[in-house]
Amino acid sequence: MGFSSLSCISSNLCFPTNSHRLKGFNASSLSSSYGFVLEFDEKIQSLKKTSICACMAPPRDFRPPEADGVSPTKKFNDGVAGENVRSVSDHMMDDSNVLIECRDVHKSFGEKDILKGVSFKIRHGEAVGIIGPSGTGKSTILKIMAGLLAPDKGEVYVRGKLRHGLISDEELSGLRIGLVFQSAALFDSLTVRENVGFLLYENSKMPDDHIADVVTETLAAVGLKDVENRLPSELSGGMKKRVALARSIIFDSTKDTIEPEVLLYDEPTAGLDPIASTVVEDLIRSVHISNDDEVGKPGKISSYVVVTHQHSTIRRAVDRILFLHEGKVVWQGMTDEFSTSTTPIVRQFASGSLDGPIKY
Ligand SMILES: Nc1ncnc2c1ncn2[C@@H]1O[C@H](COP(=O)(O)OP(=O)(O)OP(=O)(O)O)[C@@H](O)[C@H]1O
Repeated sequence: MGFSSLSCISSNLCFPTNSHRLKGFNASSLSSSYGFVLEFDEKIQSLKKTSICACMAPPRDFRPPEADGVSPTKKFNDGVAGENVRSVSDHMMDDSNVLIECRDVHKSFGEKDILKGVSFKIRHGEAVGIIGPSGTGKSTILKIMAGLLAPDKGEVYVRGKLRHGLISDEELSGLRIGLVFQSAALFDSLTVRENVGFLLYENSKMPDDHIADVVTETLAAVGLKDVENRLPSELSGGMKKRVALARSIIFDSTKDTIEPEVLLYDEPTAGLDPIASTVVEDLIRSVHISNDDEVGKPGKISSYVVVTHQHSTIRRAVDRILFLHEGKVVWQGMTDEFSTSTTPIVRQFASGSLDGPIKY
């Protein structure tokens, strides 16, 4: 299984690993829990590309949904998607702000039809949660959005441009997309500094001491200090998730253009105690453009999507929710509407009841 041409880690997805500055790096340094990262690598290693990063300034007239004084709740109805979904009317939202759109996406694995026509838009400035029962395809749709999996049918548009298949050179689309894996996916044999700065060590011309400074600054942004020389095995689960978050938000500060970035988090608080979950939820918020990070600097992430089962994460870290069930978006609405919705499937999921449309 090759790691020579491309590797996938928790951030910025794919990048060449031919020019290792990090001598300690090798694929086997990934712990066994990162199997699916390796699986992806195998699937996409034939791709040749130098970087998925591309630059395009955010729309000049961009304002987050809340910024115009109109409650986001008023903009999105309590629509039920899929067969019963009322999609958000285009005239209610400016489509020039759409960063990622999934349109009628289908995906099967063997005989199993997992996604059966999923459609939604992620706009600049949004904080969106994807929820739904286990095995309903939440991680699958994240991977499709990230360009690590191709839909069997339907389309993914990135800043209005149709993505063909997987990530590839011709679709540099004006958007960086980072995927933060549930496992944190740190390289066991590399220090925290090397893990966080991995992309820059491997993919930029920045001198090592400059990278070290940027790493320290980025770690501070997620509330970590004096951990640069530690190995992942010397960190708690919550710290590992913070390191993974730092790795996903680091960027080449020598570039002129700030690249809009969408982060896709796959169950970022799974396995954490309630307080550690709150810390991670607040960090996810803090790196978003509408907030300030841990050291008071403006967040850089344009939009993010969180797949989660945790109610605290739904309440604390996202503004809008897409509810996926049996391969379709069956409900979407704002977070406050989720807790008050009378839609049976939402009530069942919110209460954890065994009675309702979801059968186990
Ligand atoms: N590469 C793959 N090959 C075969 N089946 C797959 C693959 N990836 C996902 N699946 C299957 O697709 C279904 C959906 O998986 P997915 O991980 O997207 O669900 P999920 O909603 O994120 O689940 P959970 O909440 O339990 O994490 C599952 O039945 C899973 O086993």
